[in-house]
Amino acid sequence: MISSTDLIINSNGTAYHLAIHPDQLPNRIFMVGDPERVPMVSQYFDKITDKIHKREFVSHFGEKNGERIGVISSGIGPDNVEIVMTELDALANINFKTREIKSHKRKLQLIRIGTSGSIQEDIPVDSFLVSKAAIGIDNLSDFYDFDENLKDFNSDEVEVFKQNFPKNTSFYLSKSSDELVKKYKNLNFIEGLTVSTPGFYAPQGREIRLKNNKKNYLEQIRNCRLGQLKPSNLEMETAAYYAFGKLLGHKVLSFNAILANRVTKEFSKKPDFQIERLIELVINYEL
Ligand SMILES: O=P(O)(O)O[C@H]1O[C@H](CO)[C@@H](O)[C@H]1O
Ligand SMILES: O=c1cc[nH]c(=O)[nH]1
Repeated sequence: MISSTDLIINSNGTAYHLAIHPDQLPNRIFMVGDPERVPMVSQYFDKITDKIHKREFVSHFGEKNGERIGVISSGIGPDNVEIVMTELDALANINFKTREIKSHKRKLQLIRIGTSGSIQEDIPVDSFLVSKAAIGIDNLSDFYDFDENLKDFNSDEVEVFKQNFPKNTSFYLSKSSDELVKKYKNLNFIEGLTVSTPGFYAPQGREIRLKNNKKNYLEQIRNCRLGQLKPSNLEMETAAYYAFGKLLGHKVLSFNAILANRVTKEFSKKPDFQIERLIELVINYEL
């Protein structure tokens, strides 16, 4: 039995941060960072049945084409993904009354619709990219056994690849769901190796007043290769989503609207329109 301080359940039977009740959870959920993006997704539902809001976690559940689906905002960063993935999995796979793990596990389908910056000249602003795999340089791997995820990669290649990342930075690799990559193949998005960072400024090679203490950081990352894949874009959640998805048995795929190109130093002139387009393409795809 899982203790009441390990798995905190609110007095109305909902998960501590997400405030979702186990009975409300659909199998297919779109994940966004920005809470204001939630209604931009749920406007495409045929019917919205539940709206929940606690902190940065806004959830809308409903139906589209006869299927129960949902959209949840995570807020920014891998620490939030840790909370979201753990609570979603608990809602799916723990009996909230007995606090026991269920013997039959549910497999959720989680699809991130996010924004990102490209680190390759040939991945232009206003393009769309699907993350085939992701590199996490946040410190979640210091606490979870993400090494399991490395089994998806060639270990010799990983060792060489890792040398390109700053020495004292945490590092893990994780992969998208092959099944979901195949399913969304006809969108024909650029396929990439996403780098998920624990911050937006220095961890993404930006300098405002404070200087990055790692020299040639972006250049080094941009120029290395993992097999056929080259690091393509920077954002802040994908690696954690994929790592937890793999360990907890959920299928995850991350889509990115590329709003910045860090080589040409361009930023999209229509960022809101681009994320709206991406939402429409993804949600209307085969649903
Ligand atoms: O647009 P979202 O999904 O929030 O994603 C990206 O944008 C945020 C930073 O501006 C980070 O969360 C990053 O991952
Ligand atoms: O450069 C960018 C743009 C959007 N989101 C990010 O995390 N980075």
